[in-house]
Amino acid sequence: MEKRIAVLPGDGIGPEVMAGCQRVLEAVVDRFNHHFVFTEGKIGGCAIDAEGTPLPDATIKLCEESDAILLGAVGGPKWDGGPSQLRPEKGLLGIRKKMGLFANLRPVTTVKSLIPASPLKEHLVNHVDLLIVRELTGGLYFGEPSGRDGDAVVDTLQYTKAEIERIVRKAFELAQVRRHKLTSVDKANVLESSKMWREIVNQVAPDYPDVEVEHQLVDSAAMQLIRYPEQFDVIVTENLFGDILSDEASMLTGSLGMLPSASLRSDAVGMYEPVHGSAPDIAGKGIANPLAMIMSAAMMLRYSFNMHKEANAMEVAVQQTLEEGYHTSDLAIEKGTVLKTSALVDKVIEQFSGNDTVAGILETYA
Ligand SMILES: NC(=O)C1=CN([C@@H]2O[C@H](COP(=O)(O)OP(=O)(O)OC[C@H]3O[C@@H](n4cnc5c(N)ncnc54)[C@H](O)[C@@H]3O)[C@@H](O)[C@H]2O)C=CC1
Ligand SMILES: CC(C)CC(=O)C(=O)O
Ligand SMILES: [Mg+2]
Repeated sequence: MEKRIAVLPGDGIGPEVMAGCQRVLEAVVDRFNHHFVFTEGKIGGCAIDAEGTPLPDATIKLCEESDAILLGAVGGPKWDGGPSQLRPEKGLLGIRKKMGLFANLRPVTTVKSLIPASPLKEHLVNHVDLLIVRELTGGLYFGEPSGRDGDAVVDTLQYTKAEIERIVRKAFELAQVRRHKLTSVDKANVLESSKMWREIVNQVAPDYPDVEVEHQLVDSAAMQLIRYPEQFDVIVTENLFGDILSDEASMLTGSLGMLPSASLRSDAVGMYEPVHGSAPDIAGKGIANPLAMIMSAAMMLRYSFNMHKEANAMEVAVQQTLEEGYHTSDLAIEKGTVLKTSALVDKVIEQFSGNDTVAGILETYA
């Protein structure tokens, strides 16, 4: 099956993790006779340098003409302090908005061999498998007015009922195919936007009678994520809260380099991006963890292309690699082996021929 994939590596470690991800994807599609056409575009700081804008028209066109988008990360100190329209992050926010990608799915799943790598290991009584559903195209990051007037500064938090309802319904639907529990996170004791958010959750809940609903205030939810993360199945929340809570939740797995994401709308087109940023502190050293990017590509196979066996094979390959003790230096595995980015990617690709479980998935469905 032919698929057109827009590849936006971005800045910092973005190109490093993207290169590894593409190698794994090529290994997968070889086995299944798919035909993926990768076309590269610029976004973020590299686009500012080359084109004078963080989101060139050519990149928008490429994304609009593609079946799915892979994005690495944007930003870095080189572009800090510039005018707000010339910040790399504007390119990322811009493409999310332009493509209408309102639902950002951020799964947080612990791998057994990595639990000792988590700073929170003492609290991880059981395996954690939760999904943060973050609203991605509204809220504080997009509200107008936003800017400075002398010593005064303003940012605006704005949502419409329709924007809240569509993300809440998406989260209910996801809870229906998981463990049937939805935690809505807000700040309804203070914010008008959160009061409306909570009302809408309660209004639509009767349409999903098989889903148990609870509300948590965001400050307490941040604490509960560390105290007792196993209580969560699906968490739904607005843009800023979801951004912060997902970085926090990544530490349950041991590293920010472990969290993938899918940014979706109502059709099959999606953008797939790791939760982490451009990590300027390690960029260029060849040590970035590529697994969040690789698992984001697995989400692309699942959500945009309906290729569930292929996605399973990728995820199993990642898990087996970690179970065998191979990892990058952001993680720790007892008696494990620290590898650089490209060597870890090699180990993941080896799983496609060498590992019984992955080979089994491939044989069964090839
Ligand atoms: N989606 C995106 O493109 C995002 C971009 N950013 C941008 O990235 C730049 C750096 O932001 P930070 O706050 O430092 O966040 P960051 O996520 O880039 O890095 C935070 C920490 O996690 C580590 N880390 C992140 N990803 C890793 C990986 N794959 N492997 C190993 N270690 C990893 C970094 O080395 C750093 O110590 C900023 O310009 C920021 O605006 C930040 C978050 C998301
Ligand atoms: C530009 C930022 C909103 C990127 C980020 O931190 C994220 O989406 O997680
Ligand atoms: Mg973030």
